[in-house]
Formats: sequence, structure tokens, C-alpha cells
Amino acid sequence: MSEFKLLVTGSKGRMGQAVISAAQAQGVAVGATIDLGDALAPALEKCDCVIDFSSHHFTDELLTEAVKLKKSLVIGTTGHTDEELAHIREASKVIPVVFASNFSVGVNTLFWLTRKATELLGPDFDLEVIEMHHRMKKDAPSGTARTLVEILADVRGLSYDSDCRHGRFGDVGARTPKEIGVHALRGGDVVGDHTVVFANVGERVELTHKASSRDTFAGGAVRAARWLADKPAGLYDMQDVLGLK
Ligand SMILES: NC(=O)C1=CN([C@@H]2O[C@H](COP(=O)(O)OP(=O)(O)OC[C@H]3O[C@@H](n4cnc5c(N)ncnc54)[C@H](OP(=O)(O)O)[C@@H]3O)[C@@H](O)[C@H]2O)C=CC1
Ligand SMILES: O=C(O)C1=N[C@H](C(=O)O)C[C@H](O)C1
Repeated sequence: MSEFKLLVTGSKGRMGQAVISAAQAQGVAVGATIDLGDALAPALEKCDCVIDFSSHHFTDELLTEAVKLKKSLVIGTTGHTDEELAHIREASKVIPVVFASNFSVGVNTLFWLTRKATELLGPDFDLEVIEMHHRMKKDAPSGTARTLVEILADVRGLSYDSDCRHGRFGDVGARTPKEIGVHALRGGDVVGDHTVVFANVGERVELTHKASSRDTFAGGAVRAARWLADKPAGLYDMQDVLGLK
């Protein structure tokens, strides 16, 4: 039987480098790496599964080639447009895909806790999400903040597109009970902090996760690639991989 091999895209980036180290630590072979400007198809042919932490601008090309060559995908890249998200859903009808805004065990536990807390606290609590990342991060809000808002919106019967309020500035008026505020901070070398605030009159609950190393994301992504090896076509997330559903 031939050895299971990974293709790491964006391999010179912060996450690409961490994924290569995590693969080595878990004894998984990296069969090829590519970066901006390199040809995808020849690299893909040599491998079984792609771990992608590059740019959402690359997602369409990656999905098209992976479907053509029937390779599985672990997508960690964030900041996708609605069209790119639709393409991911379409491709997952043909190949197995793990798509997760965050691969850390802690953040996936935060997702679970956020759903539970929203259900338990009920509709009187105002909902706000705050995230902070390093100064080089390009997309805002973070993919993880978006997932948190989607969980809050799902429990409350709201929608990310209509009910999310990105920051506040000027004479914005009083907060409405429906809105979910989202605030993106950028600076220094912060790996990734997320807080969900549940605020009522007289009390407040805050759930916070702070990542201090990218190894937690990279290790999770390699674990997801190994988990995906015997799975049928479908769209999975890290909670599926961790058995948190
Ligand atoms: N899901 C999760 O758990 C996590 C997700 N992320 C996400 O991963 C992505 C990458 O983050 P990070 O590693 O910090 O970013 P970096 O900018 O450090 O790395 C991205 C790498 O991808 C390369 N790249 C850009 N476009 C392409 C392309 N079309 N084809 C191949 N390679 C390309 C870049 O090259 P160049 O520099 O030449 O542009 C760069 O080397 C972001 O979307 C981020 O939000 C990050 C951490 C955790
Ligand atoms: O770009 C990053 O660095 C991170 N991106 C992910 C996101 O957008 O949620 C995950 C993590 O917080 C780090």
C-alpha cells in the first residue's frame, strides 16, 4: 500500500510552516508543497489530501483541480465570498472536505459552549463578539468570529448577513435586541483571541479563548487530514473530527 501524502499549499506562510512541522510530529508525509505562482496539478497528482492555509483567492482553482483528480481537502483559509462558499459546498458533493474556521480543540469547545450558553441564557442577553489578531491578518472579522456569530444567530433565529453589526461609529442610536455586534482588533503578534459577551441588566457572561501558538491550529489540521482518509464525499468541520456533535 502506498504511503498517505499531504500537499501543503501556502507552505512558506505562517500556517504553512506550522503544518509542515505538525505533519512531521504526527508522522505524516508531505508529498509536495506549493506557493503563489507554482503549478497546482502536478503537485496534487503526487498527494492524497491537501491542507490549505493560503488565500481565499486560491480556493476556486483548488476546488476545481481537487474535484478533477478526486483528492480530499482540508481548508483552513478564511475570508471567503458567498460565491466561494457555494463552490466549497458544491465540491463537497464529489470529494470529502473538512472546512473549519478554526482547528484548535479549545476554540471548537468554545463553539460548543457558545451554543449551550445562548440556549440557557435566553433572549434577554445582548450578544457581542470581539476578536483580536496580529497586524498582518488580512480578513476581518476573523473566520472564527464569523462562526461564533453564525452559532448565536442560529440559536436566536437571526442571520449573519442581516443581523450582524460590524463595529459602531457615530450617532448609531441605542442597541436593538436583534443585533449581534462584532469587533475586530488588530495589532502586534497576537495569534488569535475570541470573546463572546452575553450582557443583561445586572450581569454579564464572557466566554474567552486565547491561542498562544499556531501549532494548535496546524496539529488539528493534520489530524483532520488523517481523519478524512476513509470518509465519503461530504462537507465536514472540526467538530465532526473531534466528535463534538
Ligand atoms: N482555520 C484555522 O484554524 C486558521 C486559519 N488561518 C487562515 O489561514 C490563511 C493563511 O494565514 P497565514 O498563514 O497567517 O497567512 P500567510 O500570509 O502567512 O500565508 C499565506 C501563504 O499563502 C500564500 N499564497 C497566497 N496566495 C496563494 C495562492 N494563490 N496559491 C498558493 N499560495 C498562495 C502566500 O504567499 P505570498 O506571501 O507570496 O502571498 C503565503 O505564503 C488565512 O486565511 C488565515 O485566516 C490561519 C490560522 C488558523
Ligand atoms: O489569520 C489568522 O491568524 C487566524 N485566522 C483564523 C480566523 O480567521 O478565525 C483562525 C485563527 O484565529 C488565526
